[in-house]
Amino acid sequence: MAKEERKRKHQDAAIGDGESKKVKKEKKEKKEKKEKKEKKDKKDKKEKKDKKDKEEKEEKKEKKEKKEKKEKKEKKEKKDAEPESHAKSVGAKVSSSKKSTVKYEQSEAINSYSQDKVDEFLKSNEIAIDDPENTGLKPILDFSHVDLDSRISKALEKYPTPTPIQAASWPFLLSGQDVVGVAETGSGKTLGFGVPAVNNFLRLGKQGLKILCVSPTRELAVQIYDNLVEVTKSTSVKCTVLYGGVPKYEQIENLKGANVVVATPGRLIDIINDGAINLGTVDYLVLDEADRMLEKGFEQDIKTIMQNTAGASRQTVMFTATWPKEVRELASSFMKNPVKVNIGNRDELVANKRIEQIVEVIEPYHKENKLLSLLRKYQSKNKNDKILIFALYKKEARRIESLLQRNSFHVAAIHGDLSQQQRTSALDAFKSGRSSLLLATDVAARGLDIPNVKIVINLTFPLTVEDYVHRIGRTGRAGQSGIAHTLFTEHEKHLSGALVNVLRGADQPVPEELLKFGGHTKKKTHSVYGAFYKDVDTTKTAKKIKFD
Ligand SMILES: Nc1ncnc2c1ncn2[C@@H]1O[C@H](COP(=O)(O)OP(=O)(O)OP(=O)(O)O)[C@@H](O)[C@H]1O
Repeated sequence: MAKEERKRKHQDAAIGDGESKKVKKEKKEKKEKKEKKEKKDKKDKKEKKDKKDKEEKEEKKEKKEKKEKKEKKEKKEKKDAEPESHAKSVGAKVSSSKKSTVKYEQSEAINSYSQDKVDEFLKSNEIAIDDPENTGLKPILDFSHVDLDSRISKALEKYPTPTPIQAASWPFLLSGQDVVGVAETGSGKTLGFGVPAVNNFLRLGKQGLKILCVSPTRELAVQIYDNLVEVTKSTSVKCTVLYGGVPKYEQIENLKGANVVVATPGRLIDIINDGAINLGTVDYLVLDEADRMLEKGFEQDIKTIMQNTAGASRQTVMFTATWPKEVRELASSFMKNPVKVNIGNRDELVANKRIEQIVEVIEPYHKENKLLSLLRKYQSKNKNDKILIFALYKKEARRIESLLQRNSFHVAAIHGDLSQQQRTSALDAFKSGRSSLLLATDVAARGLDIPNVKIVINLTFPLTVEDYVHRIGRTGRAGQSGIAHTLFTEHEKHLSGALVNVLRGADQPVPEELLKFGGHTKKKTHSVYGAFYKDVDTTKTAKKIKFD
């Protein structure tokens, strides 16, 4: 039994030993497994972390790159939209980088003509081009030298060749650059700024209200509108006109779907204040008679209008026949690196040389009799010759109107005291020839293109010599000749020097009596310059306009 017991114990022990070895082994294995697992987990974790870090890094990098790309793109877009990034010369092919959409390619015909030919053309037409970006764009010598929309070309068929201001300014305007264009009265400036505006509108598939032309007087606004309607008549471009003195309602209705707006500043601002027009889409803004628009009477209005337009992406265009130094600084504050196209040395005040200028110095009290005798003289040559008489003040115009009527002259009159309807019908009567005499204040001095005005009589000298140049410019238009007969009195002697310069500049005789005033050259803009014909909409109520 004891032996049995021992054997069993031994066996038990043996089993026990065996078991503990197995357990130990198992434990060891377990431990190893655990350690292995931990190691693997750790490794996995590390790999995961590395991967995550890498991903995060890549994501960050990607984000950064994206951001940089976006910023770069935005910067480029902004730059492209800024008017100062003008066209750069690319050899024969010149295109503008100003707006990504604006491209002007100089035609093969232009590329092929030599610099000598260009110089000769510039010289013979007295064209000076100041091109601050050195784009090297050459003028066009023929309408076929620009790739105009065929519907616009059709509207130009009646003209043989571009006028010098059109020839020299179109390449710059078509390439999207800001332009100051200064050229004599009656030299086609309206189509000068109008054709490129409409052509780019069509070519670039623009939509909405894009073109705004601002003019100082109602009659001129209507005339510009008529010109643009003529140019766009075969297209779907819609033009409309806003001016004071007539009800607003219909004008506001006409704004629906308009692509081109021509406006006088007062009515335009009135309609802006009504919230009936949004100029934010306008990217081509013209100031016609730009020096007048920048004078004191309009300055604030123009600032408001500018602030309402598309800003940096706006192409700003200023055209005029006179460009006094006094307005140039203000002009440049609205423009970016403008190209200056100057026809006929217009850095100085120059009158149209085809106008014969006669200046008579007389006593103020002789003026009315002198006028009557001048009218008889000129009408005896040809009763139907159109004669435009300028007075300075509305009161004077009224007095002269009755003087002429008393003396059996059939005269139409246009001045600020008349209703718009009266003004319009007087102008129509003169244009159509129903009345061969028109008596006007300076409301008719600028821009009006009345066919066949043969004689301009200045009964009273205007407030500035610039206005004199514009007044006499109602004759001698589009290559024709004309006569300007001016009565000059001691009341205007402070302007004698400037007038002498204008006469000399146009190779006209200078009367001895004019020189006796001492050749003053004081050329100060009158503080109320233009106040006599600022179109004020009397129907509108005053509204406070806030500026930044
Ligand atoms: N290429 C052209 N060839 C001949 N005549 C033209 C040409 N372009 C325009 N005209 C005509 O010339 C006349 C004068 O043009 P417009 O009224 O535009 O002159 P302007 O230079 O604006 O004058 P202002 O300084 O007095 O405003 C218009 O009757 C117009 O039809």
